[in-house]
Amino acid sequence: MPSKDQDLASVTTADTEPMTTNQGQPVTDDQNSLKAGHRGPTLLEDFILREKIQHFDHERIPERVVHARGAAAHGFFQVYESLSDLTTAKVLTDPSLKTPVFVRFSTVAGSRGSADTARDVRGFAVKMYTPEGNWDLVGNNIPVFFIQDAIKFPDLIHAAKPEPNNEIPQAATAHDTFWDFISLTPESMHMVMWIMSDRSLPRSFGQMDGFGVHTFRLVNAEGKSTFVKFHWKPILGAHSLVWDEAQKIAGKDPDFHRRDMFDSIEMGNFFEWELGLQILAEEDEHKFDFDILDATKLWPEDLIPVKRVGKMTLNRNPDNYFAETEQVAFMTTNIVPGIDFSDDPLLQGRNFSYLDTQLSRLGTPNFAELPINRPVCPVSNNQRDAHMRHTINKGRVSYAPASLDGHSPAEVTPARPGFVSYPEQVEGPKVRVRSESFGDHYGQARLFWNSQTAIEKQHIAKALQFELSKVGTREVRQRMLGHLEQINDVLAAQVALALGEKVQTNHQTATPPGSADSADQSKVLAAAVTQTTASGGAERTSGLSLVEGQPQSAKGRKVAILAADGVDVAQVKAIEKALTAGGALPEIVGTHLGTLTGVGGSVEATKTFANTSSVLFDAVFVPGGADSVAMLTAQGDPRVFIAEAYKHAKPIGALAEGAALLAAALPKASVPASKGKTAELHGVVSAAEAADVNALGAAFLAAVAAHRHWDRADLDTVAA
Ligand code: HEM
Repeated sequence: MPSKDQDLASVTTADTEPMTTNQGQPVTDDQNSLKAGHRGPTLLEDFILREKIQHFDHERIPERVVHARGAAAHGFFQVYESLSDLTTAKVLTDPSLKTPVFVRFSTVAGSRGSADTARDVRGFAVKMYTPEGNWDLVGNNIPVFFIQDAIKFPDLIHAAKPEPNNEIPQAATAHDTFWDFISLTPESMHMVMWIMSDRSLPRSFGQMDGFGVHTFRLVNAEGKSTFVKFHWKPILGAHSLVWDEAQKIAGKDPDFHRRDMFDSIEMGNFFEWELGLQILAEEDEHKFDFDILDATKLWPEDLIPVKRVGKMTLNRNPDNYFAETEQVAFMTTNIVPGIDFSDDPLLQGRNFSYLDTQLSRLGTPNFAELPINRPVCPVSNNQRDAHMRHTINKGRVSYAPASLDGHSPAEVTPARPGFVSYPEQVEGPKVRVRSESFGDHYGQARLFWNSQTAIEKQHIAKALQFELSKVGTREVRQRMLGHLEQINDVLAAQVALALGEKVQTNHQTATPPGSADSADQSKVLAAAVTQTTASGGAERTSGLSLVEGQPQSAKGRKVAILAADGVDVAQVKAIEKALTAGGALPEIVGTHLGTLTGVGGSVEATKTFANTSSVLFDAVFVPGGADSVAMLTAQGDPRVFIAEAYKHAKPIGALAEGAALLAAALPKASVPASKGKTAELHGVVSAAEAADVNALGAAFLAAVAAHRHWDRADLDTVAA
C-alpha cells in the first residue's frame, strides 16, 4: 500500500518541463496567437490559442453550497493504545499505525471569497485514509447544532445566507431572515448561545476544539456496540478573538486564519489535537434528561468525561489549493468497520446530502478517484463508466455474483471481512413526528450560559446586542427577547436595554436607553452577571468555558516589537531571545521598513505601522531607546497600536523608556508603577531598569501564554 504522500506525489508536477499543450505537443510561443498578416485577424486554426482559452473558460466549478470558504492541511493520526475493547477499526486499535489525514477548516455562511474572521461556526472536517477505507469525521468547532432534523437544513441555510433579493449581507448572521428563522425555531437556542459566544471567533484553526457533534457507535469484535461522541482537543488550548478585533481583521487581512495555518506549518509549528471520546454504554442510553440522538444537546463533561485516546498532527501544506482543498469531498457516510451511525435524524439526513452534493459540485460519480479523495487501500467493485472515469477495469466481469475470470461469488472472505451494519433492533409506526424526548430547548442553553465566566457572558450579551440591533423587524427582535428570558433574565435584560425594549428581570426592571437611569441599569445588570458567576449557584459543567481550564502556551504567539531609529538594540535582542525561547514569534514593527539604526547596532523592521496593526498580533512590546520612544510617542499610530491591544485585553510589555509610550496611550491607572524592577498589572508588564530585562522577559512571556487579560476593569473606556 503506498503512503498517501506517495500516492499524491505520483500525480504532482512542478511544470518545469518545456511547455506543451494538454495533448503533449511542444509549444514554441504561447504569448502570440496565430494571425493572417501582422495585424490579424486571428485564425481559427490556432489550436494552441483555442485550447488555452477554452481551458481557462471552464476553470470554475460550483463552490460548496455551505462551508464554501476553507483551508486545509495534511498530517497523520495515531492512537495511543488499542481501543479493541470498543471497536475493530484499525485506525483506533493499532498504536503503530500512522494514519494519513487531510483536514479542512471552513466557515459556513460566507462564499469562497469572504473573510476568515466572520462570526460563524467553523467546519472541522477530517478525512482519515485508513487501511480499511476512508473514515471522514465531518465535524464543527461547536458540539451542537441549530436543528434536530435534517429536513430543516435547507431552511436554516436559506435564512442564514445573504438575503436573496439583494445578496446582502455577506458572511454574516446579523440580518432579518436569519433571526426570523431562529426566533421561530426554539430548538436552535442552545446553538445560538454558542455562536454568540467567542467560540465563533477562533484565534486560529489550531486553537479550536473539534466535535463530531452526533452520537456515533463503536462496535467491537464481539459485535458489542457502545455509543460515542468524538472530540478534538487542541494541544494549545481553545482561544478566541474578540468581536471588535475580528471585524477589523476582516478588513486588514481577510485571509487571517488560512495565512496563520499556512505560515505556522511552513515554519514547523505544527497544529496538534488529541482525539477525545465520550463513551456511553448502550444500556445507559435513557438515563439522562436529554436524548442522545438530539444534535442540539451535548453530553456534559461532568457527567461523561472525555477520554483522550490519540493525537493528530497537521504538518504539511497542500501543494495545490484547487486540486486538494477544493476537490476534497467529505462525506458522513465514509465510515469503516468498527464505527457506525446512530439514529440521530440530523445525521441520517446528512448521510444523503454529502454524496448527493458532491455529484453536482464535482460533476461525476467518479470524484472518489480524484487523488485527494481516493483511499490508500485497494478499491475493487463492479461500478463502471460515467464522466471522467480514470480506472481501467480489465476483463468481462462487472457484476456479482460471478465465477468467471478468477472472480469468486463470495463478496467478502474471512480474511477480509466487510463492513457490517450494527444489527440494531428497530420497530415502530411510520410517522412524521419529532420525538417528545427532543422537547427541552432551553435547559442546555442555560447550562452553557451558567458555565461561562463573567467576561464570556458579557461577550454573549454584546454579540446579541450587535446582531439583533441589525434586525430591522421589531417583532423578530421581541420574539428573540422572549427566548432569551427563558434562558436567563439578566441576559435578556442586557440585550433589551440595547434594543430599547423593556423586560422584567428578577434583579430589576430594565429601563430603555435614553431614560435617566439607563446607565445605572446597565451597571446593575453587569454586576448581576458577575454575582451569578461568582456564586456559581446554577447548574454548570466543565469544558464549556474558553477562559477556565484551557491550556496556556506562548507557542506560535505573534508579538509586535515597536521600534524606530534610536531603539536600544540590546534590549530588542534580549526580549526576542526570551520570547523565542518560549515559542513566541517576535517581529519588529518599525516607523519604516528595513534597517533601523539604534543604540548599539541596528535591527530589521519587517512590518510598519502602514502595513500592519495590533489586531494582527497577540501581544505588543516597547523596548527602550530614548529617541525611538520619543518618535513613537509623537505619532498617532503607535499610540493606537497600544490602546487597541489594551482594549482587546492583550499582553503589553515595556522596558526602560518604552514605558513612556504606554503612559501616552493608556489611562494612568492601567500602567503598573515600576520603581525599577518588573511590575505587572492585568497583563501590562513594565520595568524601568533595563538591567531587569530577564525578569521582565519571563513575566511578559507568562502574560503572553495567558492569552488575554480580562481582569482589566477599564477595557470599555479605552478609545481605539
Ligand atoms: C451537525 C451538523 C453538521 C455539521 C457538523 C456539518 C459539517 C460540515 C462541514 C465541516 C462541511 C465542510 C466540508 C468540507 O470542508 O468540505 C460541511 C459541508 C456541507 N454540509 Fe454539513 N454539517 C452539518 C449539518 C448538515 C446538514 C444537516 C446537511 C444537510 C442535510 C449538511 C449538508 C452539507 C453540504 C451539502 C455541504 C457541502 C459539502 C461539499 O460540497 O463538499 N450539513 N458540513
